[in-house]
Amino acid sequence: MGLAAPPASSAKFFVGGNWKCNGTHASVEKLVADLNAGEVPSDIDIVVAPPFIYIDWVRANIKSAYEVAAQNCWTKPDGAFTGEISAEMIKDAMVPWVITGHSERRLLLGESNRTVGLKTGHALEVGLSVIACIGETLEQRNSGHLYDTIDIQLQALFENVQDWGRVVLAYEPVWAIGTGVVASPAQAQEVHAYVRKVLTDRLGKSRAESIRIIYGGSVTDANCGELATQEDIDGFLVGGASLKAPSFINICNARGAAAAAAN
Ligand SMILES: O=C(CO)COP(=O)(O)O
Repeated sequence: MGLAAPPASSAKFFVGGNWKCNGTHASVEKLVADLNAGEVPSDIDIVVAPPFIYIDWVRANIKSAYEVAAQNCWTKPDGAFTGEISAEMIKDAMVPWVITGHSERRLLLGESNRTVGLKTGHALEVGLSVIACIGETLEQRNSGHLYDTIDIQLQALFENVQDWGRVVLAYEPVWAIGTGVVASPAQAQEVHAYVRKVLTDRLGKSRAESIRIIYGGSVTDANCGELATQEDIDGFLVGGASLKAPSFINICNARGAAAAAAN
């Protein structure tokens, strides 16, 4: 019995691998070699985000099926900001993508919605494409604040983003990140549909339909198939499973595999 047929979404499927603060020279070389040896679809976008220190090496050595992202950037071009990396530097390093607003930066490093909005707007102005992350904590969800949390996070983006054509929105419920507790396909779809509606109300239907809304939080090659068939899930942002090339490659093939299983 096959899975339900994937929706005819106009948006190109997108899979991101967020390596977070993991790796050594040796493990990064092995991961890149294994990714390079794998077969991934050519009709989707695949982006890996190594730690800054390895980013230049990865960009130079990974095959062209994979693009590269930074995991963070600063709000200003340069100056006395010890430890920060600017969007200009990321562009100068020929890295086309950056992740903004990851919950680990929001919660562990105190990044506010305003800061995330400013970073996102600045990175876009510099010419980067952005994977902007949103998502609620378990406490916010359980206390009835899921949708106002999402609204506030999106509002900070609306205030700073002029060109949504280079934004991928990642819905990452905090309770699902690194916990092994993946959102059910219905739970994820419900929030993605809500985000799509907010985008439609603000930007119009055709623009809203072209923006990828991807899901992140304990995605594995075992659970990605059904998630990939949900109408408003346009891809994934993968943490732990992106460090294992076979799993990540399977996730990159999720939508195609689901389509094949449905036929
Ligand atoms: O935070 C994530 C991706 O940005 C998700 O992490 P995990 O896949 O390890 O839960």
